[in-house]
Amino acid sequence: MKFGVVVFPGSNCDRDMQDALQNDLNQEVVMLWHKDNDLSMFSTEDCIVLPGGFSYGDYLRCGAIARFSPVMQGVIDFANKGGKVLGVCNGFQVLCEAHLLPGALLRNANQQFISKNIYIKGVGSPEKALKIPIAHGEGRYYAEAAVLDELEAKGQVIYKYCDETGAVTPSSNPNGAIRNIAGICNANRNVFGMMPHPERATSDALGNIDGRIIMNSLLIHSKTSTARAAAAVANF
Ligand SMILES: NC(=O)CC[C@H](N)C(=O)O
Repeated sequence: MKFGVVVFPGSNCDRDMQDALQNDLNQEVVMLWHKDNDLSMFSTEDCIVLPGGFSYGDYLRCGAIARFSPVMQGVIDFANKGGKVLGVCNGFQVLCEAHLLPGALLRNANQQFISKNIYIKGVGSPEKALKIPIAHGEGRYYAEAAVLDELEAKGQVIYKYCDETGAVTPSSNPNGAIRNIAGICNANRNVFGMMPHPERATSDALGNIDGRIIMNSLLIHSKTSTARAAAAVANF
């Protein structure tokens, strides 16, 4: 499995993602510029990553301009063929703007940029609450009730904000995301987006390795088509 990490003008988590994948998870990584629209070097077993950042200065709405970068047509085609796509934070925003994932990321309920550690829990997973950093101004996931009901019924809500004990409560919701949603996947389970940053929590040097559980689940899912790992993330 090979990873392609897209760099948009204004990305700032692309190298963190590369470092986590290459050095902490021992994976092959190819860096892609947003003007690269040829993704033919990737098979559907590979994964394209849209990293966090402030693409195009967050003008208009976060991710709204990046969605029109030349690489995105390739990413959409790749996803439609069943290729795996991961979007973290700004990457999640781009995936929603590109309609590869349903819903939208709205301005945080408190109208402020929030940068801190929070806890998330894999929905239906026996794993402990994971401590993961967030750093965003527009992270409040929103979708209409009918869309949310379908996401929940089909197991597409992958992570919810919770407290340290794993309890999903209004007070453990950092940005006002509807139903505490922190990460979702598409109906085909090959496109996954989340607001928290697992790539900032994959090394002892960073003081937190909970992100490894999430990143590792991407690899486990790429190797076992049937097994659903404890830290189940989509169909990776
Ligand atoms: N860390 C990020 O990717 C931030 C995303 C976006 N710029 C926001 O503030 O919401």
